[in-house]
Amino acid sequence: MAQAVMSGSRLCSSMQTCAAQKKNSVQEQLSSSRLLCGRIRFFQRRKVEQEWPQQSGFPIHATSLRTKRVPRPGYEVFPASPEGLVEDWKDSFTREEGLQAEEKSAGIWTKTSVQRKTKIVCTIGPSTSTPEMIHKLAEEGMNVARLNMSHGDHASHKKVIDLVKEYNAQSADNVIAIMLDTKGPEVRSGDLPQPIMLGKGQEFIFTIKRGVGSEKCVSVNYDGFVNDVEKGDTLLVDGGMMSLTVKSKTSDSVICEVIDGGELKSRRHLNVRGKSATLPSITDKDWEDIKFGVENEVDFYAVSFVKDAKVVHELKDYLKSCNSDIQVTVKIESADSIPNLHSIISASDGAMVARGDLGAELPIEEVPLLQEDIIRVCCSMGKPVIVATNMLESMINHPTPTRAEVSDIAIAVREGADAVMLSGETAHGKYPLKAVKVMHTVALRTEATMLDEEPPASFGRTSKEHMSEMFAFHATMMSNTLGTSIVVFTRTGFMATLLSHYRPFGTIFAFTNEERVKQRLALYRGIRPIYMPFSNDAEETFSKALSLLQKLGMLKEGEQVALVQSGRQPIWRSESTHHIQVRTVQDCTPTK
Ligand SMILES: Nc1ncnc2c1ncn2[C@@H]1O[C@H](COP(=O)(O)OP(=O)(O)OP(=O)(O)O)[C@@H](O)[C@H]1O
Ligand SMILES: CC(=O)C(=O)O
Repeated sequence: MAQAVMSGSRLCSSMQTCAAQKKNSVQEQLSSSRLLCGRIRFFQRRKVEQEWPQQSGFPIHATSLRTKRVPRPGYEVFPASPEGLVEDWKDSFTREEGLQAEEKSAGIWTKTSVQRKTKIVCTIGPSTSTPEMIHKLAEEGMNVARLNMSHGDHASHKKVIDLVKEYNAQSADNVIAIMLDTKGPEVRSGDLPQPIMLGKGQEFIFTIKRGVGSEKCVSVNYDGFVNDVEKGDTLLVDGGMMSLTVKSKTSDSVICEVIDGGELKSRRHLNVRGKSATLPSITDKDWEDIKFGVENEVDFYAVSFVKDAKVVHELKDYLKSCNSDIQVTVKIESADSIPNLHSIISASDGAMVARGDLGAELPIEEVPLLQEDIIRVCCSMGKPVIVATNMLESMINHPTPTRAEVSDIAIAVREGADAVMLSGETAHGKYPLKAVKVMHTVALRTEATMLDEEPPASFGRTSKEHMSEMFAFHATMMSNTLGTSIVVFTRTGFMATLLSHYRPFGTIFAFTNEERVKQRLALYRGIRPIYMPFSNDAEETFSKALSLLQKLGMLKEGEQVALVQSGRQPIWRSESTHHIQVRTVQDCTPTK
């Protein structure tokens, strides 16, 4: 193998200049007003020229006008809604098939290793909680399985966890992480014998009395409801599907007038516009569910209605006391969370833009602006971020998405989200596999136009304490310049997540000898996690890794790769040496 090795000290000086420039630009960005910042960013995005060849099979070519180094990609994008996908899924489409490149072009998009970077989170529910569907979702592109603890019970969720673990155990080159989403202090209306129609102008009462469910009045599951609302407040049912104005209240009831009517069913979500319920973010039920998560070794919690960093610290202290490594993702969906955004995200291991409740507690027009903000804050802190809710809502009932939904996915990808999420689409929709396929295709297509994007904020801290960041930065620069993938060896996942943060153009193949780390890395943008035991001999391990990638069709002979060996826990290095190498893959047959 041909190789070039750079040592730590040679990289420092260029890094300092770059870091200073970056720091200034980050500070400017963060101090700009949100609206202005969002608009400027939007209009700065470069034009993309598209060519639509006059032939069947939908090959689409994209060329950025500003891209010089990277020639136009020539991969095939499959149509979003092929009939018979469900029947044909085994042979009509695989992730790798969707990435076949034209041999004649050069550059990163011609590599077999080019993979979708943005990850897909799927909520598992009645439509998908069978072994067959978990397998099919995984093969279509699901990276994280989400369990919504607002529904189902521990027995049904345990069944799903076991199915995902079963899939992981039998899959050689794919892994699905498990995310447990807490119910949180949701306010819901009570049971009704049958759905009732609410008409505009009609009076309707919500009461904290238990067991009420009539044409005129229904119970609410939260005793503080009457105290929390005021005359003039707007109540939203099901995230805004219906709305009512509070006219007056008594000691136990809230009397409303219907503004936008509709059908009220049992146990519907209630939000008060602009207000968060004065309830703890983690309820007694949530603590039970969190214990269930520890016992079953899920990978992530998505904590609902987080309002401040205190609750994140409380949960992390609890997890430490259980010796658990589960990551804490905060759901940004509460009006009260917005003033504390930085401290909440800083305390967490990642965030979710939970647009359903966010758009109910705050004016709906704030949601896209907050989405952009939250993604930017997460990226600047190196935390993974998920964009959730309504992404392909129409596909709950229809086999094709609306054009607006396709744009919504593309925007989240362009804004830099690590993952996009499906809720009802996969939990109880009619077309869960098609929905995943659409997400996969749209994300892949969008990523193909992003090869000249500016690197993300907070680049290049140069102090000795941040040696790993410096190496991640330079490895990214090298791999971007040469158009290579990155191969990183990591025990804790730290170096791989750092690399993901710098958003290299090529795939990050993260080799780890820890199954838990492999699962967790499934959420991060651009990372393809692979389990492999490490031997004491670095050369032997490198060889094995490259050989495996070749075997999986992810690397080709003659292709260059950037190899990274750094991070918090040395593997084959002494404290003072870090390595970034560029190797040309010549002969990757394993040495042993
Ligand atoms: N484990 C489950 N068991 C049964 N149904 C589920 C499960 N998970 C999700 N669902 C169904 O899928 C729908 C969409 O899932 P999602 O995770 O978006 O729920 P949600 O945000 O709580 O929405 P809702 O307010 O409708 O409950 C749910 O409303 C529910 O009907
Ligand atoms: C995902 C979720 O909880 C929301 O969008 O509100």
